[in-house]
Formats: sequence, C-alpha cells, structure tokens
Amino acid sequence: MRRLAILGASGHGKVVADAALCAGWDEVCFFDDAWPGLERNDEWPVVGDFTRMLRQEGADFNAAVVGIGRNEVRLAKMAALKDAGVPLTSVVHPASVVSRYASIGEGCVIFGGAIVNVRADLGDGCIINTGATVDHDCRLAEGVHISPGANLAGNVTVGDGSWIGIGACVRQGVIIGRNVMVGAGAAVVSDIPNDVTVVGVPAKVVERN
Ligand SMILES: CC(=O)SCCNC(=O)CCNC(=O)[C@H](O)C(C)(C)COP(=O)(O)OP(=O)(O)OC[C@H]1O[C@@H](n2cnc3c(N)ncnc32)[C@H](O)[C@@H]1OP(=O)(O)O
Repeated sequence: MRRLAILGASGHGKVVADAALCAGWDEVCFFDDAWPGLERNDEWPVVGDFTRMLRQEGADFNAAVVGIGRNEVRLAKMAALKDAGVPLTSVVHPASVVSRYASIGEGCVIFGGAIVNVRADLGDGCIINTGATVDHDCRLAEGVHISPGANLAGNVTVGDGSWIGIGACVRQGVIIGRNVMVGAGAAVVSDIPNDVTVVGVPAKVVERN
C-alpha cells in the first residue's frame, strides 16, 4: 500500500489528490495548518499540520508533494520538507502527455490534458495545470505555474516563481523573467523583465510586483 501526503487542503490539493490516485497511488492524505479544525478535504482525511508533516507524524506515507498554488510558498515548504528529510515526489496524471525526452524536476504536478513536449526542462515545484502545453525546448525554472489552457510555444524560458495565467499564450523563443504574472488570456510576444505583471494582447506591463 503506497500513501502520498499532500500539503495544502485546498481545491488545487484536491486536483493533486485525484491525479495521484489516477497515477497509481493507493491512498492520499492531507496536511494543513487548519488541522485539527479541518478534518477532511472533500474525500480525503486531513491528518495533521505542517509541523506534524515535517516530523512524519499523523499517518505513514511514502512520499510527499506540496499542493499549494502560491509559487513562493510552495517552494519554501518544499525546501523545509527536504531539510527535514521528507521524500518529495512529482505527480503526473496518466492523461497528460509528457515526452520521454522532457526533464521534470522534483515536486512538480502535471494535470490531465497537459502536454510537455520533447526537450522541455521543468525545474522543481512547477505546476503544469489542466490542458496547458509546454512545447519543445522550453525551460521553466523553479516554482513556475502554467495555468489551465495556457500555451508556451517552442524555446520559451520562464524564470523562477512566474505564473502564466489561464488561457495565456507565449510566442516561441520569448524569455519571461522571474516573479512575473502573466494575466489571463494575454499574448506574450516579446521578452518580459523580472517582477512585473503583464496583461493584454499583445501583453504590456501594468504593474511592478
Ligand atoms: C484551476 C485554477 O483556478 S488555476 C488559476 C488560474 N487563474 C489565473 O490564471 C488568474 C490570472 N490572473 C489575472 O489575470 C488577474 O486578473 C491579474 C493578476 C492580471 C490582475 O489581478 P488584479 O491585480 O486583482 O487586478 P483587478 O482584477 O483589480 O483588475 C485591474 C484592472 O486590470 C484589468 N485586468 C485584470 N486582469 C486582466 C487580464 N487578464 N487581461 C486584461 N485586463 C485585465 C481589469 O479589467 C481592471 O481594469 P480597470 O482598472 O480598467 O477596471
């Protein structure tokens, strides 16, 4: 019996749980700081807070994944789990298509309908959400989130902690900096510097983060 521990009893966490069970895990359990007030996340038990997860108390588990959408929080929790010696894993939904020539970092989640094409390189803690595509030779740094239905053309680079919003698209070869927010439905056709929010078609900077 193999049990996966998920940090973060949220909606995103539920999708991670469902993907994990589809991918062959026998059971999942959640850890969340809302425990012990929060006992369940939908179908699944919440068995402890983050402190208990770090100590591997509350339930036996074989590996852990962080199911938290906020990129900087996800990376910080992953680092703490690693320091505590908790084994991290990635979850890849069997109805995604991940090239055998792609490289997937530790603690990534790839949901149903997503495609990661040949020689794409994903850093640790990335989320490739439902139906998103990451095409050939893309390089995603750590903690990047590609939202549902967003499309990266070939050879796109995305920096640490950046978030590509739902339904956005990125032209081939574009370099997106770190800590960038690309708004829902944006079309990114030129390079984007660090620490900005861009929206629109074509995408323009509207805010410094
Ligand atoms: C499974 C899941 O749920 S995964 C989650 C997927 N979610 C996403 O991808 C969310 C992406 N987020 C967005 O697009 C957000 O709207 C952001 C980050 C770009 C901006 O959010 P906020 O800072 O809260 O902006 P706010 O909603 O207050 O809007 C400010 C202005 O920008 C405009 N605006 C906001 N988002 C966009 C957008 N994507 N494209 C164009 N204009 C936008 C608003 O219309 C508003 O304009 P106004 O001042 O003329 O009225």
